Amino acid sequence: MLLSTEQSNAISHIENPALVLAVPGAGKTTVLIHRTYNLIENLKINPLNILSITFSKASALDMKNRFTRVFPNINSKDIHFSTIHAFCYRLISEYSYKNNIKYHLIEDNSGVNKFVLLKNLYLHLNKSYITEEKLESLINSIGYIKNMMLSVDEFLKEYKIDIANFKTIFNKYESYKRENSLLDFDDMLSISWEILNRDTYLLNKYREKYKFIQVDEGQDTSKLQLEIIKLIAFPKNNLFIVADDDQSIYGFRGAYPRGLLDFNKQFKDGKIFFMEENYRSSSNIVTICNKFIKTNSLRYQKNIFTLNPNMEPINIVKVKTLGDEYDYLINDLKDKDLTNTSILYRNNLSSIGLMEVLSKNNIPFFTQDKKLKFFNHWVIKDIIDFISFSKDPEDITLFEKFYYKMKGYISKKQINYAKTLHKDFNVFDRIMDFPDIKQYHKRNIRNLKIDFKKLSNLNVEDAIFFIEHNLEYGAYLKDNSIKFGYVYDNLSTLLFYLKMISAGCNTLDELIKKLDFLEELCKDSHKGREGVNLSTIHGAKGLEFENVYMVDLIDGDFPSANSIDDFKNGKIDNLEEERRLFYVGMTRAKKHLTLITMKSINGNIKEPSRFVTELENL
Ligand SMILES: Nc1ncnc2c1ncn2[C@@H]1O[C@H](COP(=O)(O)OP(=O)(O)OP(=O)(O)O)[C@@H](O)[C@H]1O
Repeated sequence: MLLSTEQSNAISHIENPALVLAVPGAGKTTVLIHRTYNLIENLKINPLNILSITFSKASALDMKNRFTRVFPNINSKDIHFSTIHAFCYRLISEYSYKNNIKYHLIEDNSGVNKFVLLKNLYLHLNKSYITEEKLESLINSIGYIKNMMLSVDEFLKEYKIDIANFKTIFNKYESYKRENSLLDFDDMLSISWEILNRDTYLLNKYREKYKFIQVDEGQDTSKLQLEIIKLIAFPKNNLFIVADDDQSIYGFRGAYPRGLLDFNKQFKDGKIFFMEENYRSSSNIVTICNKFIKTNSLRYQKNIFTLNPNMEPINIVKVKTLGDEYDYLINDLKDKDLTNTSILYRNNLSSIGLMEVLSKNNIPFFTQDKKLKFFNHWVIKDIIDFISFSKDPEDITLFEKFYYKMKGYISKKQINYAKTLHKDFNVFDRIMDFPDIKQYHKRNIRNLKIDFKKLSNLNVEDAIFFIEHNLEYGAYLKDNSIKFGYVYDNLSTLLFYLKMISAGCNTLDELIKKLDFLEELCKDSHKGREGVNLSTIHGAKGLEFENVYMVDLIDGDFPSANSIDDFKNGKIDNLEEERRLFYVGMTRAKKHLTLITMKSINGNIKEPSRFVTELENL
C-alpha cells in the first residue's frame, strides 16, 4: 500500500502530543499500525514501551490482526493493543496485589451482580420494581456521571432524570461497592484514576513503562479516560490520538469529543494533522456523506473526498411493509458476496425479524449481539402466561401474574378469595363465587371465561392478536407505558415481532421451541463469521463491507423520537449524535449502499426517516 503524504507525515510524528483528525476510511487504523512499526523497526523502541489503546475488545483484536497481516515479520507478542478498561484492570490488579485488597467484578452473572444490586436498591427505596428501560437509563446515568467526572448534583442540575430517588440510589450503590471492594466497568476507570493520584510509585512506574501512548477512536474517549491517559503520558506527553469527531456516537455514556476540540488549549506544543481522503468508498457515497454530515454544527470542519471512482448511486428503497423489506433483501442478496455484506440497524430488536427471515431462506449470517433482551422480555413472558393459562384455567398462580393486565377489573381481594377455594375449580368460577359480587361484574367474569376458552383453541399468531385486542392487553401496555417509563411503540414493535415469529406455530410449545432456536442461533452466530453480518450501527464502528444495507429507517426510530423532541425544544445535541450514527452506518459501505424505509410497521402508518428524505433531496 502506498501511503499518502498526510498519512506519512502523521506516521513520522514521534515526540510530543499529536492529534490526527480524519474522516471515515482515511486510514486512521492504518496509520496507527504503520506508526507502531516505525517506532519498533526504525526507531528501535522496545514494543513493551508502546501502549495502544482502542475503544472495544473487537477493535483491539482487529488492530492486532491487521498488524500481524501487514507486518508478518515482526513479532507482535509484546505489542500492547488494549482497551482502556483492560489496561485499567491490570493497573488495579497490580495495586490490589500490593495492598492485599481483593476486588470483585460485578458485571457478569456470577455472584454479586450490578443489575441485581441496582434493582434491589430501587425496589427498597421506591417500593416498586424497576423496568428494563429505567434500569438501562439508571446504568447509563451512573456511567455518565463517572465518565464526565461530575457530582450527582451537577448532573441533576443539567439533566432531568425520571428515576425516583436517583441521588440516594447512586450514593448507596457507590458506598456499597466501596465497602465490599466491588467493581463495575466504570469503577475500573474511577478507581484507576484514584490509584494513580494516590500511589506515586505506581504512577511513575507506568509513566516510565509507557513512553509512547497511542489512542484509536479518540472521539469516543470519555473525559475520565482522557484524564487517565494524560496523567500517564505526562510529562513527556508522547501522546498520539487518532479521531474523527463526526463518528462520536457514545455521548450517552460520556464520550467527550469536546476534549479533542480543545486539544490546542490542553497541549500548547500539540500538533494537529488532518486526513481528509477516503480510501474506502465510492465517489458517490463519499460526496453524499460529506454533504450530509455538514449539517451538524458541533464539529471540526473537515472536507471528505476520494479519488475512488463513481459506482452506483446510493440506493433508496421505499416499501410498504416490513414483509416487503424482507422480500427485497432476500432477493437482492442473491447475487451478493455474503461475507462482504452487512445489514445495519439502529435498534437491535430489528435483528429478530432479520434472523427469522434469513434462517428461513437458508442465508447464512452472524451477529455480534450475543444477548438480545427480546427473548427474556416481560411482554413475551406475559403472552406465554396468557396462553398457558388458557390451557390450564385452574392455575391461579399463573393467573395472578397477569390478571391486572387485561380487561375485567378483577381485584386482588377476589384473587385472594379464589385462592381459598378448591384448586381444581376453574379460576373464573371461583371469582364469580366472591361474596356480594355485582351482577354486571359477574357477567364480565363469565365473558372472560368464554374468552379464555376461545383463546385456548386459537393458533399462536391469532392468540397473540386476541390477547392484544380482545383481552385488551394492548390497551394495558399503552396506558402503562408512560407510567412505567417505557416507549409504547417499542412494546408494540416487540409484540409485532413475536407475532411474526409465531406465524405457522400451531401450539405454544412450537412457539417456545422456535424462540429457543432463534436465541441459540443468535448466541451461536457470533462464533463464526460466515455469511451476512447483522449488526447495530454502534457495533459496526470501524468495520467495512462491499455492500451495506441500512434497514427500518423510520422517523421516530432513526432519528429517535427523543432526539426529535429535544430538537423541537431547541436542544440539538441528541439529533446531531443521531446524524453521526447514520453517517457511521453509511460510511461502512465500499461500493453499494442501500437505505430502506417503509410506509407502515405493525399496521401503523410511518414517515420515512428525515435523514432519508434529506438524502433524497441531496
Ligand atoms: N494509502 C492508502 N492506499 C490505499 N488504501 C488505503 C490507504 N490507507 C488506507 N487504505 C484502506 O482504506 C480502508 C480504510 O482504512 P482504515 O480502516 O484504516 O480507515 P479508518 O480511518 O480507521 O476508518 P473508519 O474511521 O471509518 O473506521 C482500508 O481498507 C485500508 O486498507
